Amino acid sequence: MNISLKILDNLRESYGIFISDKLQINSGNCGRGVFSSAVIEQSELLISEFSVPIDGLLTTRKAQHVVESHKSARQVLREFLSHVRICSFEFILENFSTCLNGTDLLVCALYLELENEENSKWNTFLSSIPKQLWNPFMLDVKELNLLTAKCRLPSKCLKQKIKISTGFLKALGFEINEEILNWCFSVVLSRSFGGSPERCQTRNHFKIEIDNSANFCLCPAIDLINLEKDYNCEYRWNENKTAFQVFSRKKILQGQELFVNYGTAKSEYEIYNFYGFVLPSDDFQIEFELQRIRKSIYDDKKIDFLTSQLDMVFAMEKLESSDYFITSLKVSADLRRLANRVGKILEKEENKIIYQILLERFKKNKNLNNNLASAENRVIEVFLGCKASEKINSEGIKTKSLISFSDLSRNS
Ligand SMILES: C[S@@+](CC[C@H](N)C(=O)[O-])C[C@H]1O[C@@H](n2cnc3c(N)ncnc32)[C@H](O)[C@@H]1O
Repeated sequence: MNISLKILDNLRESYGIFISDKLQINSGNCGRGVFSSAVIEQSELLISEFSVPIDGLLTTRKAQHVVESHKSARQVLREFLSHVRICSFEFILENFSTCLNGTDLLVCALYLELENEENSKWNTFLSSIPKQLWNPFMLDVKELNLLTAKCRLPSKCLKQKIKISTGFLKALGFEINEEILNWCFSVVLSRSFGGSPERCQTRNHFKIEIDNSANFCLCPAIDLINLEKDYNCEYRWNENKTAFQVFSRKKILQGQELFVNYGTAKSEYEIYNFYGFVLPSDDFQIEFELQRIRKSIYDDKKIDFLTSQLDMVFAMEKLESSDYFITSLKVSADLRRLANRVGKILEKEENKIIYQILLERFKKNKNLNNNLASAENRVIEVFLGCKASEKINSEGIKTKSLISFSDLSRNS
């Protein structure tokens, strides 16, 4: 049996989840996702839990049981509950070993369940999750500082937040494997339903939430569906059946991927902070590209260089269209100066990214030029100091973005 079928089958079997036979797991543009293997009509019910509905959900309540079943956990928890209801972030950091909210409980429960390996009820679920997960909270401080405030601050908060689970598990006597704990935190951030761990900046978040609701939970199978703006499915919490269900919003053709919306109110920044990716759109692409750059290069010089590049890009945003020409010249001159200083350390791929970032900026400024091709030519001109048309004519459209620093320094 192929792996994808096995994952769904195991989930069905372990948690009594009903999953339509029309679904299968494949690799698509967003990594692994759920695809249709036959036509799905509008409003078809695709995933629902009929038999033991709530059994398949790892809720905060169940996470609490997992945590509390550990010897000494009760005492550690009780200690905190006896004297704190709401507390400041600083307090939590000082007393983190005893303060757990829904997110922390889930993180700790996952960590403990991983220790149990095959004996864990959640083993099938945990095995269905990719081994490698990435979220911005994993960036180190230097890297985080490369991000703009909107990205940086939530990530920094989340980075602090994980210290709470770390402290608690340490208090239980565990030696923490940071990689595994980061994985657990990533799972909760990117795969939990209904909660709002992202609001960790607010004080209210630290109200103890050891509740019995099922609306903040991890949900096997449904969490395999990727996000797209133009989503074709939606999930609903069925109060009567106390079950999560997935319905198609429109007809889905055979072979098409299923998409949901992870929360209509989520901003691009929240998506980035929680799920570790951005939808290819607008300004946010810049942050994303910066991450890609960061992943491929890593030394101070390069980061300084890129940071100053991005600063220039951001500065451009504030300029009026009349400044366009001057700005582009300035950027061009600065780029060349920087290129000379830094030398040829950057690879072509990174130049391409910088070029694309700038190009997006140029394109976005509609007042400047409604003709995108011409805006693009302008970027090439500014970058290469040569006639864009020559470049395009002789090398074709694809080579336009392959700018090398040898080009830049030659023209400086
Ligand atoms: C709830 S899981 C979805 C299933 C996941 N792709 C998997 O293999 O298990 C959320 C994660 O899927 C990925 N993802 C979902 N939608 C995406 C998209 N539109 N583009 C890129 N990655 C996406 C991100 O890594 C995100 O953190």
